[in-house]
Amino acid sequence: MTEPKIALNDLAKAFGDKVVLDGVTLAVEPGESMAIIGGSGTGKSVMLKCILGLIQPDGGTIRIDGEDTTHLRGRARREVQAKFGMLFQGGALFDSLPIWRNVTFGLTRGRAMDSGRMRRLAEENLERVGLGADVLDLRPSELSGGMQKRVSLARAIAPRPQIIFFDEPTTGLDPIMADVINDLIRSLVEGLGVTAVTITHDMTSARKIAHRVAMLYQGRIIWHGPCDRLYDSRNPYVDQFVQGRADGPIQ
Ligand SMILES: Nc1ncnc2c1ncn2[C@@H]1O[C@H](COP(=O)(O)OP(=O)(O)OP(=O)(O)O)[C@@H](O)[C@H]1O
Repeated sequence: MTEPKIALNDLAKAFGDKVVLDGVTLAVEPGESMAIIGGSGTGKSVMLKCILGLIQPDGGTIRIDGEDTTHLRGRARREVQAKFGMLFQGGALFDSLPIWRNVTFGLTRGRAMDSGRMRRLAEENLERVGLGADVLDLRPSELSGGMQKRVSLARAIAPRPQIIFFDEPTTGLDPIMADVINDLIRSLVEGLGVTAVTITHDMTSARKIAHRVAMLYQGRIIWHGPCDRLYDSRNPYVDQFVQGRADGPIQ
């Protein structure tokens, strides 16, 4: 049996007396695309930050490729982080930098690198997300929201991470642009063979991007299954959430 790419076991995190994660157990297989759904404030971002090593959990373990990374620090932490790519909500592009420098930001990490080579790398990665060389020297503010999202995607894939995290990738986009981004994410994940974890409130996006969906509720994964079961989960919490109903067990 292959090792899961990401394995969370009984992960716990509280802030003061507010319990956010209360025993999260979840495995994401290599090459799998997993969507995490759940209401606002249920701890999706906290879970992601624990995996990224930005928040220390109070209990439980996180394994990446079988390695226990829960309490890594320093160089060992940075080595694990090098496996990760991230598409932030809102893109998080630097408006003071031209697009090509934004795309290669994760590769240079502020170091001086051969700019001709970096521009070529930026161009290659922009091409993967359907943008041409004409945007290389523009600033992010000169692009539409959908194009900025593509640039952020190009930046996330440029270092060829093994695992990519997408935080609300379609928020703020119109439905057509959201669909374009969903298709792009799906084809990038499949084309590059990466493992993907997407946090989303958008059920259309979850079904399009993911192979499997997991729902977080009251600090635990209360359901996970293939995305074609999302509307046929027989779980009253999942049902209420995906139908967006006010009445039901979630109050
Ligand atoms: N650093 C922190 N200190 C204190 N409380 C925190 C901290 N980070 C998160 N929380 C709390 O943990 C809870 C879960 O937050 P989190 O951001 O993970 O929710 P979420 O499921 O991602 O929500 P949303 O869908 O709205 O983004 C919230 O009540 C939040 O206030």
